[in-house]
Amino acid sequence: MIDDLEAEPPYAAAVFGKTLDAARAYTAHLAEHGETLGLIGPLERERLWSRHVVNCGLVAPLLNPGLVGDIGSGAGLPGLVLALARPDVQFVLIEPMERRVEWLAAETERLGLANVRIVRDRAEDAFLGERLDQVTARAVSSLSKLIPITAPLVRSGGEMLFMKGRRVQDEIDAAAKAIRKARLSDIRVETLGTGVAPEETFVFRATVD
Ligand SMILES: C[S@@+](CC[C@H](N)C(=O)[O-])C[C@H]1O[C@@H](n2cnc3c(N)ncnc32)[C@H](O)[C@@H]1O
Repeated sequence: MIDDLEAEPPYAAAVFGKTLDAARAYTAHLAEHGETLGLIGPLERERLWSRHVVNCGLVAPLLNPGLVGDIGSGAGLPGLVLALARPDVQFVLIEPMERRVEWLAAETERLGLANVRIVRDRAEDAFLGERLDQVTARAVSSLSKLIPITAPLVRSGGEMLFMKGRRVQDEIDAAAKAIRKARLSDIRVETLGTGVAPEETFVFRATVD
């Protein structure tokens, strides 16, 4: 029992459904070890459910069965959370830092996730052997940097789903050149969690040509 871990919010059950127990196991373990391993800051336990686990879980319904790559998974946000919420989807977590890769591998095993593969590399250097159907990322870099390094990993007709803050439209405007160069279409912002969670989650969504 971790004293400063945020209590599980009632809406977590609606977001995770049958996979709530797995989300609980992941959250408890991250609360226990995340700070020591340098995965989360000391204040994050107080908002671990609402700010991290649930808002990543809100992205799960946007995924299609197929191969999803999560860039810069870090503690497993959103990659591991999505993998536990969507056992019908295959995931490859792409993360360059050794310590984080070790955590991701150990957690994948501990949670018994058969749908996760981990690649230790930077997105721009990663060799996956197949193209992604969808790519996700959260708190990795601005859209103008993220789009060019991830577009080559995604198949034609595949999708980018990048979790962003409230100022997502400013980022989209600043990334106009990268968006043109990567030939993205159907660009939109999904607002998730309205009426469910107290804080909305924003996702930049685009199709790769
Ligand atoms: C601020 S952390 C965010 C981690 C996690 N996505 C989250 O939301 O908590 C950024 C992560 O991106 C990884 N990263 C940075 N540049 C990257 C790149 N070019 N390709 C893949 N991962 C990268 C870092 O190693 C780090 O784990």
